[in-house]
Amino acid sequence: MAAAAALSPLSGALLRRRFPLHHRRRLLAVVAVSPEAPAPTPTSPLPPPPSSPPRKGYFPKRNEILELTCDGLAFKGKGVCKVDGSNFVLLCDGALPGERILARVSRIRRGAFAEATKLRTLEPHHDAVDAPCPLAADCGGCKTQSLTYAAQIRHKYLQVRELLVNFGKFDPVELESSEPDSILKPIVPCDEIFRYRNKMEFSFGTKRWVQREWKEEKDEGAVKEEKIEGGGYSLGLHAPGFFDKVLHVEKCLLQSEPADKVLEVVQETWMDPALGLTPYDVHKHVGFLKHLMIRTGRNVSSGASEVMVNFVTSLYKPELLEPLVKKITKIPEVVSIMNNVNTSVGNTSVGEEEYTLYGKPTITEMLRGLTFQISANSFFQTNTKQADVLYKLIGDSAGLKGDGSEIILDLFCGTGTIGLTLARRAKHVYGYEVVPEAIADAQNNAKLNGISNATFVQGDLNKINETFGKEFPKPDIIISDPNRPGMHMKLIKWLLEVKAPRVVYVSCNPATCARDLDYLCHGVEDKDLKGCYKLKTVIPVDMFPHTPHIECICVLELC
Ligand SMILES: C[S@@+](CC[C@H](N)C(=O)[O-])C[C@H]1O[C@@H](n2cnc3c(N)ncnc32)[C@H](O)[C@@H]1O
Repeated sequence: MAAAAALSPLSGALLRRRFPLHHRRRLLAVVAVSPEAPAPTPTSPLPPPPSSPPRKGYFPKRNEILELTCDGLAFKGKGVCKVDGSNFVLLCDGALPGERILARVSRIRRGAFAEATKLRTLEPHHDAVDAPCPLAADCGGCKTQSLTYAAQIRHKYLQVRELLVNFGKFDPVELESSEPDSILKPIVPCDEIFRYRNKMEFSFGTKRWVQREWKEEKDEGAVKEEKIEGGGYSLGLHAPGFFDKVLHVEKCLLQSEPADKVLEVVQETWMDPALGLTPYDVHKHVGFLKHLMIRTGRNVSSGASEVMVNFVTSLYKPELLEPLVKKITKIPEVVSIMNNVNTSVGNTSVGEEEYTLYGKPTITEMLRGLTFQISANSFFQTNTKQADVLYKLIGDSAGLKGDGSEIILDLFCGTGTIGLTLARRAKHVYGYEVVPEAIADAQNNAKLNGISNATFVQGDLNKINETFGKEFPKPDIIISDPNRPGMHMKLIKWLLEVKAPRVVYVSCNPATCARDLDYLCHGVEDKDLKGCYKLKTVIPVDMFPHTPHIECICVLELC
């Protein structure tokens, strides 16, 4: 069961609550898939195996050094690895499909599977490439940068297929029958695989986490961790699994070039002792600088990039930020510098108070011909260009007649972007979302674009009761775009009762997506609910190259 936790973004008790037993068992089966063709025969001699080859029924010991072959990727991007001659699964961060690695067993998970730490590559995958970012091997942000992009998206597609079969209980033959009848469509890749993110959030840290260095102890044939923690302040991304250690980042190939310029200027300046700037210490709860958020939007008249810089600090002391502000404003693309003051001991970037230090408090961006205003804390799709592709596909999947006669229900609407892009072809759009600020943004966005046939309502879709659905007409099309935990059983039950002719389920988590599709199509036996939908299409869309994330657009039609 624990292997299921590794595959899904949920873990432990949460996973047990969200996934019934039969689904957790199936998830284990997905972890064990082996979709990767074997790597070609090695051309260079390999070091001698650290121990004799394991037999069938083999069970690893903690700290054992093993040669492993990575078969595929689990949902969070961990490599699914096995030792030769055994089916025992070891999940290993940084292992790429097809790669042979030397690894040390770090954790045995209730006897079901183990976790291993990659020590080094013995034989790279035939799809391996040199990662352009020198930090790729250590930064949790880009786990698959050293795999060709073609291989990355092939693995994402395979993962969606395995989850739909093993977890959603869909027939693999039907899923992949020949075009145009196949349910599972080819994955839509990104045109731009670098500089695609419009928002990055860096953290200030008191502990600098340095790249791992490994020392080979030739006598023992073993490899030892030399050091993982360095001294000095840092500004960068959290080391995978650590909230208090920050990998120092000078440049990030995922953000825009102007955003990289901002990062460079801040890095050059903030550690100057004369400025008296200190990073916030998450253990002692002292220090000033918490996060640096950089967002890139577009001026809707000129099309030029516009950048917002947001300093999240523990106190309001603008005079301390002044030298940084002076330097950053020399970058022509910077049109906004904000200061969110977060006095809580928590590590979030949303402040209780927000101040404009320079320029305007919002930037703008365009999606599907509409203008959106983005403030420091508003949610906006992070890959603008691919969001345009995603929304076009969602629009096509909605299958609107275009005569303005249909009612659209946009569940988990965020700032209203999906509903608003469809509103001109619909009679009315009703959006539901739990975050009040997002609802306010959605209402502003409707006004900004002159859309009057959209109503946005704040509400928790996990807590709906029998009154839900009384305040709007029966929907013709339901768009549901939940976050990673997927839909609550109350909402599934409501969807099965209201029986909208078409549901477009947009998901960023193929595991919970496959579970919810199973419920909607095949019913929920222990709740005595009958499924009433047929799965028509699933389109995987890659929004985040080099990461394990994958978005899916699924179309369901009433049987
Ligand atoms: C994946 S985002 C989708 C946002 C939007 N559809 C878009 O494309 O920008 C999921 C949204 O669901 C909202 N959400 C999460 N849990 C919710 C709940 N229980 N009830 C209502 N909305 C919720 C989140 O705040 C977030 O805005």
